[in-house]
Amino acid sequence: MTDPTQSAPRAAPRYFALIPAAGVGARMGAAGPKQYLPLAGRPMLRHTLQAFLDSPLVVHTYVVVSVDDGYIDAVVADCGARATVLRCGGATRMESIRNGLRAMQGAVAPHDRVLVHDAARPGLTAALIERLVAAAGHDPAGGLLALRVVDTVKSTRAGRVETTPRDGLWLAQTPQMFPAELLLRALEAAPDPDAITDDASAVEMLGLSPRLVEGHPRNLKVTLPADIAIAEMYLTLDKT
Ligand SMILES: Nc1ccn([C@@H]2O[C@H](COP(=O)(O)OP(=O)(O)OP(=O)(O)O)[C@@H](O)[C@H]2O)c(=O)n1
Ligand SMILES: C[C@](O)(CO)[C@H](O)COP(=O)(O)O
Repeated sequence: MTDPTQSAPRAAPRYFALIPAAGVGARMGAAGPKQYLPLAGRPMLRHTLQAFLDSPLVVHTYVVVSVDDGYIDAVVADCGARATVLRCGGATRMESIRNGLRAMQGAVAPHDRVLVHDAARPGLTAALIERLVAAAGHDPAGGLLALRVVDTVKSTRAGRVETTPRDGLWLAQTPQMFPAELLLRALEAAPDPDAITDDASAVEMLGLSPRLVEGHPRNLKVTLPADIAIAEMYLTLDKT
């Protein structure tokens, strides 16, 4: 006789990727959206996608693009059945992510994990994905790749230059990984979701502390023109 007080063991979570790729790249100042700029012979977003295609842990990848995106079809043409394009990008990164999560709800169970990763971080690797999943894949508060601050930190907010103690400071990267139900609930509960700059902020507002997992400088966010050469260096080194 089974003990009715014991709930049935929950199936192990599956891991899905959600890549917000509906930005315009204003700070890059390129002719088109930065996520399609060529890096080491391929569009930036194709490199980002490849990290998830290379990871045996990730069952499917969803890419959120703007409704009128004219580039994505060529980028995913050789990705096979493991990538799905969602033409539901919004006016902000958070809106794009919320729209994507809603579109994924039929395919993703509440306890499955969603790894949200910027299209603009093409240096991600399957090994870094596996590092994050190994460290935080079962953590109910989720986790994210991040880098410890090693430089001295200055602040000019008060109209004067002040030094901020760097002990305990990290620079958040992505993927940021959470149970699907928690992430959507956190984003929908955030008082001003379009004012927050990463998904972990919304989860922290619920009183949870996502686990910080050591990332890598190669996983930089390509934001300014000077970032292109750095990203391209890492991607070119991968070919050697
Ligand atoms: N409305 C938006 C804005 C951003 N993003 C995505 O969020 C990621 C990180 O955002 P960011 O680096 O700021 O990209 P952009 O918003 O394109 O850059 P900028 O702020 O310079 O315009 C990028 O992959 C971008 O495509 C998105 O999906 N939808
Ligand atoms: C999510 C993020 O990459 C973590 O560092 C960052 O907050 C994105 O900022 P952006 O201004 O939307 O690029």
